[in-house]
Amino acid sequence: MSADTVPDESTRVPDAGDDVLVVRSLVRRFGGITAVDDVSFRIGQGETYGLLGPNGAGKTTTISMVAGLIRADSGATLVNGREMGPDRVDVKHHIGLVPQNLAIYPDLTGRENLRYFGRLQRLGREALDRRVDEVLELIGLTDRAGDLTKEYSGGMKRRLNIGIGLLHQPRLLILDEPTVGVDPQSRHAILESVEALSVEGMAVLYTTHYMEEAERLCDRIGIIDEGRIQAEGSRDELVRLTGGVDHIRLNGSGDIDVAADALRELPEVEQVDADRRTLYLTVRDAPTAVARIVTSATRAGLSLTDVEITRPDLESVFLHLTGKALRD
Ligand SMILES: Nc1ncnc2c1ncn2[C@@H]1O[C@H](COP(=O)(O)OP(=O)(O)OP(=O)(O)O)[C@@H](O)[C@H]1O
Repeated sequence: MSADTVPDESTRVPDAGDDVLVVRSLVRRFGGITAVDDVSFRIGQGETYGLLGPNGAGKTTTISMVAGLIRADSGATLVNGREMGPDRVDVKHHIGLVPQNLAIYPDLTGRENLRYFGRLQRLGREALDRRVDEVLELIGLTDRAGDLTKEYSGGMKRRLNIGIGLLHQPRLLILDEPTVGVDPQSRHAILESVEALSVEGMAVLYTTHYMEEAERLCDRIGIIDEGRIQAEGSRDELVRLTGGVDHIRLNGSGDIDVAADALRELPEVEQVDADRRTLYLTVRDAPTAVARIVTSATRAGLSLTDVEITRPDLESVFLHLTGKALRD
């Protein structure tokens, strides 16, 4: 372990707790625009935290402060209990930042790129060889490590970029929209690499405007819009903010009105609307309720042709909180 990776207890902020990252009331203005407006959150060891919001919401500005690239107008960032700032080289050592822009050399192989950046991190020769192998495994590029990176696909280059951020074994890895502009297959490979990190015990801060990625990767999600965290929680906690009701649509033939009356008797059914061949149900916990609903409708003489369940997602949460769609 090199000298600057030894935790220096004397510089720990006393009430920092055990979290790898504590962000307290960060504010950053650019001229008349408040890009980040009182943003606070915490990330524990092994936890993946997502900042989910549309373009211009303040995600990049937030992580630029967290990573010590720019100064906050007010508020504080603690990494491993120590205060981050642009001149805190010792604190920066504990984070790995994967920016949106690629920083790799096209005429070097994947392995050579990692070795080059590892030497910049002052990893000793043996430690470097070992870590480069580990990182190649983590990002799924072991088989292509000897190929020039100019021959890599866009997704492979992104994964190598993630690998560079991992070389010095940071406690916190920050990824800024790592899947923007890559094809679906590469996206899948990038998401798998990120999933592997929390297994390694790393804390991850992940920004995205794709709700599917936040749902899949993140233990907790902060929904950010116009510089403010509008709500925070696990996917399920956030979805409950919308009222937590699901919808079931039943199509079939028979006496729709009789079936509708029978379904209104079920405790899990909150509302039933009917038209000629379709019943629209508002229910609690549709996956559990659906079997009883189908049985009840069939007993009431409905011959079903189609059953569809719709559950609220983070897109509906964003709409509920801001009155806007998440996507442009
Ligand atoms: N250097 C800057 N100078 C002036 N305004 C800025 C600067 N950086 C960001 N902003 C503004 O601050 C707001 C937040 O931008 P930010 O880049 O943090 O959002 P974002 O959520 O990361 O979106 P994107 O994905 O588009 O980068 C935007 O209104 C943006 O125009």
